[in-house]
Amino acid sequence: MLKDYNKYLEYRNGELYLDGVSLKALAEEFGTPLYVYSASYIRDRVRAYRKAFPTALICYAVKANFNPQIIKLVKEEGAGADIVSGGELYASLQAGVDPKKIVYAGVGKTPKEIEYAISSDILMFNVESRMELEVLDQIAERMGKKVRIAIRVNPDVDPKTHPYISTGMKKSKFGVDIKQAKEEYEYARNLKNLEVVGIHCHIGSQILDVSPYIEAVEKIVELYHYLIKSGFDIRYLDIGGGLGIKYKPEQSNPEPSDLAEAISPILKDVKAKLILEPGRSIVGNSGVLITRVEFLKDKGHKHFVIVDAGMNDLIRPAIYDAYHHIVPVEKRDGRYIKTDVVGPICETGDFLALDRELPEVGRGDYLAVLSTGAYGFAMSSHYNVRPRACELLVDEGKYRVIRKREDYTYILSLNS
Ligand SMILES: Cc1ncc(COP(=O)(O)O)c(C=O)c1O
Ligand SMILES: N[C@@H](CCCC[NH3+])C(=O)O
Repeated sequence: MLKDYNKYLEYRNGELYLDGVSLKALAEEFGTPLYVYSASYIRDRVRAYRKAFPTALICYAVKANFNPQIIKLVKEEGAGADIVSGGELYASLQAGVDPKKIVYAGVGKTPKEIEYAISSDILMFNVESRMELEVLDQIAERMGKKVRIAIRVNPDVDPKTHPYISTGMKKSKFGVDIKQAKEEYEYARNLKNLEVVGIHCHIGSQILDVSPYIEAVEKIVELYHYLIKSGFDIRYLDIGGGLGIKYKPEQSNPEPSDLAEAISPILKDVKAKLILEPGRSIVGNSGVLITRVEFLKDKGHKHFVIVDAGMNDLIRPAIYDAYHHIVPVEKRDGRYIKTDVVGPICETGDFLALDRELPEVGRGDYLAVLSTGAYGFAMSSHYNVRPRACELLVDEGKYRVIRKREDYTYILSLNS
């Protein structure tokens, strides 16, 4: 069953290994909380995308996990980057991503970020509003540059995911309404410092069923044909990311080939280059968060396992009520208990699991929180002045630190 999350995750003689490395040994050497990612898994996922979409550009969504060593790994498999901030552009360039493979979305790009991306000569801006078109045009003029753009179109499709991570519905802040798209394209065509080269859309995240993609791509392709007929040179069709992953035991990891199969017939007359922006489906199940059991508490009606990882390390359960599967690092054959797994933070929302059936564990045991390679460390914080976790990359029996554990001095270093 663990193999369905990640084929490199397995028990060997009762001890959990990831990509050939003992997680107990890593926890003892580097301490906890500890994020560990499998390089083999990440490579496999990029390859699966490239195989399913052989002529497409895969722009890894850096927001899922911005560690430059992870971006570098993905880049070495031929991927570019999808960014949403100047910081993500910096991380991508640090990792050696070719700027000609970088696309930049986001509703609130600042002038400084826009200038940075223009001077880096990225592939294209995915523009999200009329005002952004105007500002981009003005900045490009001042810099004496012509800027390639796509307009992010909001197709009003329900991705059937958590409302906080649905981005392609009418009421969401993202993109321009599909009904206004033709008008916005005409407007952009008249701005002399912009070159309209693409269409962008991204309907949401953790999408397990491919049918919303079919609906969105049909709408986008209709717009594409209209724009081509109207004389636009649309060279890129960027359909965003969002493919989901297995979090719960009863779910499965959808494959990029499932997506390809579903949308290829709709794309058959499209000459533009396809761009995809997967994040979670590349790194999500590469990673585990290792945490140590500090205390057990039995309140009679309720049992608690108190661990050293909190909502500052993994915020997904608190903000999306997200399920993350948890297994002991050393296999237990004893009885199961029903328990909450909670962190040390001063918030009732500080939990990793509620009412979970877990093998009975004791103080000092290690637990592995699965499916934490995406939006785990990337969303972590210093809340309660807690140093952020160490990150390790494991690769066929070898391991290395890709981010050191923080300490108190580091956290307070910018305070005066
Ligand atoms: C514009 C854009 N592209 C790509 C992604 C990546 O999404 P995911 O990690 O779900 O593949 C996101 C996040 O939802 C996004 O906002
Ligand atoms: N942070 C979200 C995904 C957001 C995707 C970005 N648009 C999650 O953990 O599921």
